[in-house]
Amino acid sequence: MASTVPIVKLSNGYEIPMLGLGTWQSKPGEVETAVKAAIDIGYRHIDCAYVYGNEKEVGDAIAAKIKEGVVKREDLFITSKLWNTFHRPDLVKKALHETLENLQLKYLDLYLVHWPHAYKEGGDLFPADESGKIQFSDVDYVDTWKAMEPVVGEGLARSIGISNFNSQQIDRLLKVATIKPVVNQVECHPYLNQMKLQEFCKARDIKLTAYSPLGSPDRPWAKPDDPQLMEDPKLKAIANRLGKTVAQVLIRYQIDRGNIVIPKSANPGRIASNFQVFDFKLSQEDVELINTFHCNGRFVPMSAAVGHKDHPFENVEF
Ligand SMILES: NC(=O)C1=CN([C@@H]2O[C@H](COP(=O)(O)OP(=O)(O)OC[C@H]3O[C@@H](n4cnc5c(N)ncnc54)[C@H](OP(=O)(O)O)[C@@H]3O)[C@@H](O)[C@H]2O)C=CC1
Ligand SMILES: CC(=O)C(C)=O
Repeated sequence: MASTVPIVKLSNGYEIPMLGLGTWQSKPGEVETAVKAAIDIGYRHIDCAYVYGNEKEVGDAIAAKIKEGVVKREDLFITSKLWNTFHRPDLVKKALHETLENLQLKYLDLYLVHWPHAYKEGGDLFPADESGKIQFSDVDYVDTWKAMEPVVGEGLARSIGISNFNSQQIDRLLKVATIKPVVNQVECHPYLNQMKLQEFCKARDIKLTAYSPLGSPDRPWAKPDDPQLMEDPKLKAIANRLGKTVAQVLIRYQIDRGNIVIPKSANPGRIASNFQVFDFKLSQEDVELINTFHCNGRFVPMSAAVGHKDHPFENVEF
C-alpha cells in the first residue's frame, strides 16, 4: 500500500520510511492497540527492541493488520535490537531468532546492536550484583558485529546497524566490517542536536535515526526539575507561529535535517497527530534557530553502564 511518508535510501539500497513509531514503554495491554492504530493511520515503520519486553504484542498487531489485508509484510519496515546481554558471538543468532519468533516475522528489515557495551551474559537483562550494580561483560562490539554480519546472508535481517555508537567506535567497527552498518540510532532533539555525529555518519554513508525526539518525558529516571523539551517556550513560540504542535515541530526538525525519526506514543490521538507532518516544512531559518537550542542535554545517559570500557558517552566529544 502506498504511504505518504518520505523514505531514505540506505547504503545497501533498501528504503526506510523517515517516520516510525517508537515502542519503548508502550505497555502490555496498550501496545497492540497502538501499533494497530499506527498502521491504520499510515505508519509503515515500527521501532522495537527485545529489551522493551513487548515484542510479542507488537507482533500480534502486525499479524492482525496483515491478516486483515491492511498491509503486506513487504510494506512494513520493522527494526529490532540486540540487547547487551547477547553480545557474545554465539548468542547473537539465538537472540535474533527469539525476536523474530516474538514478532512473528521471518525477517527483520533492520537489526541493530542496541549499545556498544556488553553486560554479563546468560541471565537477567539487567544483571545486577548484590549492591545493585550492573555486571559488565568485556565482549568486544567488533566481535559482536562479526556475528551480526552472517544474519544478512541467511535472510534473517535485510540490513544491520548500530545504536548509541560514538564516532571512535564507528571508525573502529568500519575497519573490520565486511557489511557496513546502514544506520546509527542515537538520541537526537534540539537540546542534543548531534550535528557533529550526523556529519560524521553522513561522510560514511550511515543514516542517523533520531530517538527520544520529543525529549522522552516518560523516561523512568526523569526528575521533577529536569528540563521538559516539549514545554520549551522558544519551541512553543515556533509551533504557535506555524499553527502546529510542539511535537509536530520536533518531528519535522528531524525530517528537514534528513534524519529518520521514531517518536513513541501509545495514544491513538497522539499517534495520529504525530503523523500530520507532511503538509508543512520548517524553513531553513527555523531549522537554524532550533539548532541554537543545543545545550548538550542528554535524556538517556545510560548511567548504569558508567565505567564500562565501551560506554559510548564517556571521554569522547561525539
Ligand atoms: N536505541 C536506543 O537506545 C533507544 C531507542 N529509543 C526508541 O525511540 C523511541 C522514542 O523515544 P522515547 O524515549 O520513547 O521518547 P519520545 O521522545 O518519543 O517521547 C515519548 C513520550 O512523549 C509522549 N508523546 C508522544 N507524542 C506526544 C504528543 N504529540 N504530545 C505530547 N506528548 C507526546 C508519549 O506519551 P504517550 O505515549 O502517552 O503519547 C511519551 O511519554 C522509543 O520508544 C524507542 O523505540 C528510545 C530510547 C533509546
Ligand atoms: C529505551 C532504550 O532503548 C534504552 C534505554 O536502551
